Amino acid sequence: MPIPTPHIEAKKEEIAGTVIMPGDPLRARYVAEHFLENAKLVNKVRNAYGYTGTYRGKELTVMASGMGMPSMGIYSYELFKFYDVENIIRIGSAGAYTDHLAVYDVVLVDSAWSRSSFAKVQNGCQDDVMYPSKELNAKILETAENLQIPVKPARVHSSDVFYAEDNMDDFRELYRKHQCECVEMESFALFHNAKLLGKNAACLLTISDSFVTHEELSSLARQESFENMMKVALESC
Ligand SMILES: O=P(O)(O)O[C@H]1O[C@H](CO)[C@@H](O)[C@H]1O
Ligand SMILES: O=c1cc[nH]c(=O)[nH]1
Repeated sequence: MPIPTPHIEAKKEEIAGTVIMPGDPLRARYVAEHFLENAKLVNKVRNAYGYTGTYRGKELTVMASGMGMPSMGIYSYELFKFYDVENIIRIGSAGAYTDHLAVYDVVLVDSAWSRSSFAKVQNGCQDDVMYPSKELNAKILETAENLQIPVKPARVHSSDVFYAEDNMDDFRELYRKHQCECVEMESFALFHNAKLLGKNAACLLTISDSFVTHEELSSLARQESFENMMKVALESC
């Protein structure tokens, strides 16, 4: 596939070897504007903003994945396969399935369970659990400890559906049967693509709402107020 790809217009040398990847394009812009030096907009196709700059002297890209596994599947595949990206760290929001997790808690995904057909359709893989890079997770945990930012390792439910009917899966069942402590919509596809292509992926999440307590953050807070997670991701690089 020649560069640019159908979804990324950046030149190859404009994408760094490590990409920080929120779902939300405006969260990508926030990270670039608040944390990167000399950030340059390198992708705006479909408004999936991507910026490359430096953080403490190291070149980094922050780019949006969009929402859901089809979208994450496209961006992570193109970045790994055609842009030679080695590491992707997703920084997302998640809904808590247990009262062990409260709004603003930061979770490090240690496994992603899903009913998604993504891996089956992509290469016939029947697994329903995907794993992040052990090395990246160890680095992230060490960094969080140094920064004294609490990070909770947990299994996540990667869901294809944000709005499910009440008679469908109950979140307590998903916790009890599959040990999923929170829900988001991309990690399973990201980890699958990383495994497929021999690359590294990890995922940090900030709890934005709770199925247990019904607390929830505004869209602006989901865009901008996840600074602990952002710092851990950036410092880990
Ligand atoms: O905040 P982001 O990274 O988009 O992650 C979560 O938020 C979106 C749903 O609101 C889904 O993409 C889900 O995974
Ligand atoms: O996918 C998501 C993300 C945040 N909160 C949810 O309930 N689901």
